[in-house]
Amino acid sequence: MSSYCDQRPVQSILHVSIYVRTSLGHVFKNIFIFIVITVKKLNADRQDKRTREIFLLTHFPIQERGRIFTIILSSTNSTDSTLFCQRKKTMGCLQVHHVYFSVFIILLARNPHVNGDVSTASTDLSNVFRLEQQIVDVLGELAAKTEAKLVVIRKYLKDYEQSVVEEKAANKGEIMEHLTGNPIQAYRLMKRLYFDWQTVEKEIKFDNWQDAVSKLELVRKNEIFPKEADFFGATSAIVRLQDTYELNMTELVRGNVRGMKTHAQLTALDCLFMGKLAFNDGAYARAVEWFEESYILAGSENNETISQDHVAEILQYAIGMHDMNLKQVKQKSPTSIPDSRSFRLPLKEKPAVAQRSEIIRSRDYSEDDTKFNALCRGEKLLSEESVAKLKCWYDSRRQPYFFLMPIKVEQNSIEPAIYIFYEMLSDAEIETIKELAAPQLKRAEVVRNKPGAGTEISNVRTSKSAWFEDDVHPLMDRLSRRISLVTGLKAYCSRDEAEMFQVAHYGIGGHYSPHHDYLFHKKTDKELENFSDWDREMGDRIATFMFYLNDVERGGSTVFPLAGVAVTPVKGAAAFWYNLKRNGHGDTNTLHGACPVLLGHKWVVNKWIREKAQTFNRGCLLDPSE
Ligand SMILES: O=C(O)CCC(=O)C(=O)O
Ligand SMILES: [Fe+2]
Repeated sequence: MSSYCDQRPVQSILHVSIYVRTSLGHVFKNIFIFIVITVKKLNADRQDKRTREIFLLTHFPIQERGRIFTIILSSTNSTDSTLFCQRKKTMGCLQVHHVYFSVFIILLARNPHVNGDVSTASTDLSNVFRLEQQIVDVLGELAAKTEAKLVVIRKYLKDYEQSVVEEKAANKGEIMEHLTGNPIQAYRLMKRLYFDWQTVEKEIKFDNWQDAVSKLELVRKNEIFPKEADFFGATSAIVRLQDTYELNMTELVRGNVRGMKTHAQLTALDCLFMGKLAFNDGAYARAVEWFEESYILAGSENNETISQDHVAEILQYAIGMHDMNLKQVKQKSPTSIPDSRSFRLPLKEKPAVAQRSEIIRSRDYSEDDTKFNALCRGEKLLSEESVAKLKCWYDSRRQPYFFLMPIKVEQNSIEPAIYIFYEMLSDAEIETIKELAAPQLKRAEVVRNKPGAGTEISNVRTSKSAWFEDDVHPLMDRLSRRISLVTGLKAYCSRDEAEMFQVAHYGIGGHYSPHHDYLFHKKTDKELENFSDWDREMGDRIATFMFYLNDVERGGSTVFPLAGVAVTPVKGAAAFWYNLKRNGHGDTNTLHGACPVLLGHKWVVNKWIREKAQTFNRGCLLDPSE
C-alpha cells in the first residue's frame, strides 16, 4: 500500500501514446482528448471508494501529412499533469489501490468548404452554379414583382395621358379648363386620385428590395461564393490553355475549342477584360492580341458590349507600350531575346497575327516545355523507328486471377518503360471511388522548397485531391490487390508497402507541371528534412500506378516530355512506370506532368509503391548504372 501523492509520480501515469491515422484528417478537423481518471482507494473503514475526474487534456488540429502520429500526453512540465497532481492532492493522501484512466477522443468534423477554392474543379463549379441558381431565383422574383409595380404605375400614367390627349387643347391652362368642365373627365380625375392612386401608393410603399437583399446576402455569405482569387484563377486558366494548346484566339472567343464547337462565346467586353489583365501583368503581346480580338468583336456586335472606338484607343496604347518595352529590353542588351510576354519585333513593324504564327512555326523542340506543350496538343515526337518497337498484347501476368480474362496491355515507351493496362476498373467501381472522394477533395498541396516549411497550395498543381487507406472501403483493398497482381509489386498501404490511394480531380485548366514522382533522388540533406520518418523508412517511390477514371473531352493527357510520349486518359485504364532504376537511383527520364484540361474534367487515382517492401520483387541488374 502506498500513498498516492508521495510515491506515485503523476507524470509517469500520464505517459500515453495515441496513434491516429491521419486519413481521419480528411473528415475531422480537430481532435479533443479527454482523460477520465478513476481512483480506487480504501478509506479508514476499508470501504472501497471511487472518485472519477474528467480532464480535457489537450486538443489540436489534425494535420494532413504523415500517416501516423503519436501524442505523448504528458511531460514533467505539463500544466495539465501539474493540475492533475494538485487536484489529487486536494483529495488528501489516502491510500490508493488502483488508478485507472481511460482516454476519450472526440473528433470535430471538418467543414467540407474550409478549403474552398473554386477556380478549377468541376465539382466545386457545380456548387457555385447551384449558388447562382439561388441568385437567379431571387432576382427573377424581384424582376417579376418590380414589373408588376411598373404595370400599375404605367397604367396610371397612361390613363392620365389619355385624358390630356383627348382634350385637344393648346396649353396646360386650356386643358385644365376642359378637364374640370367635363363631368366624365372630372369623374376620371377623381377615380384616378381616389381609387387608382391607392393601388399605386400600395405598390410604391411596399418594398420588395429588402427581402431580396437579405436573401442575396445569405447567398453571398456562402463560403464557396467566388472571390477575387477564384475569378483570376478562371482567367489564368484560359491563358494557360491558350499557351499550351496554341489556341487560335479568334476561334476560341467564338466557342471553337480545338475543333469542338461549343455554345460558350466571349463578348468584345470579355476580350477587353482579358487583355487588361494580361496588360497589367506586363504580358503585352497577349494583351494586344486580346484587344485586337475585342476590336473585331465590337464591330460585329455593333458596339453592343463596348464601343469599337474605345477599344481602338486602348489597343493603340498597348501597342505603344509593347514597342517601348521591347526597345528598352533591346537597349539594355541588343542581342537579348525578349521573353514570351513580348513579340520579337515592334508591332509597328510587323502585326501581332504575323508574329504569332512565326513563333508557332519556329518552335524550339529541344526545350522541355515546348515538347511538353507539343505532346499535350497531340503532336507525335517519337521517330517511326521508336514507334515500331512499341506493342500491345493480352497478358495473364502469370496469375490464375487473370487466366480467364487476360489484361490488355500496351507499352507506350521503351526507355523508360511505360505501360498502359486497360479495363482495370468497372464503371461501378469508378462511381464508388468518385462518391467516396467527392466530399473530401481539397486543393492539392505540394511540398515547399524551403526545408521544414511543410506543404503549400501551388499553381504547379491545380487539382483537388483526397487520400484513402486500403481499409476505407473494401474496394480500395481489392484495388491494392489488383495492382499487386498486375505489377508483381507489393502495394498494400496497411502493410507499409505503398502509400495511401490519392484520388485527384482536375477541372478546366487543371494541370500538373512536369515533375518526378520519386522523392529523395538528388535532394540535399536540408530538403530531405521535409520528409517524415515513415517516408524515409519506407524508401522512395519505386513505381507509380495511376488509374484514369474518365475519358477527358479535350486535353488532360499525362505527358512524359523526355520520353516523348503522351498518355491519353481512357476510362478504367491505368498507367504504370518505374520511377527508380534497378540500381535504386531516380530515373530522370520519367519526368512527367498532366496537361491542362481543355474541355470537361479529369479524375485519376494514384498509388505510389514504395521501394523497401519490394526487395524480393525487383532485383538489380549486373550493370550497376542501370
Ligand atoms: O494526372 C496526371 O495525368 C498525372 C498526375 C501525376 O503525375 C501525379 O499525381 O503525380
Ligand atoms: Fe506524377
